[in-house]
Amino acid sequence: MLFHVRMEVRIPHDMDAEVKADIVAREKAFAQEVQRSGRWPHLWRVVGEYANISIFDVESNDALHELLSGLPLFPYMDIAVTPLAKHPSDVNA
Ligand SMILES: O=C(O)C[C@H]1C=CC(=O)O1
Repeated sequence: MLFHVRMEVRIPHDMDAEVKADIVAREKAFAQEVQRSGRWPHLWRVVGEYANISIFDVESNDALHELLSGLPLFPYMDIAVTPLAKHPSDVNA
C-alpha cells in the first residue's frame, strides 16, 4: 500500500543543542535504514520549510503507524497521511 505523508518538524526552540543533535542523528540513521528496506521510496524536502513529503510503501495502516511512531522525531512532528489508490487514467497502472 502506498501512502503520501507530509511531516512538519516542530522541535521546541529551547531544546538542548546536544539532545537535538542526538535525535536528528538517530532520525537520519533510522530514515536511511527504512529507505534501504524499500519501504520509504521517496523523501523530499519541502522548499523553504523544515518539512518533507514522503511516499511510503508498506503492507497496512498499522505498519505505517508503527513505522512513523518509531521515528525519533515523531514527538516533534505534525504528520498528515494520505492513502493512495491507483488512478484509472494512469498509463502505468
Ligand atoms: O528532516 C525531516 O524532514 C524530518 C525527518 C525525515 C527524515 C529525516 O531524516 O528527518
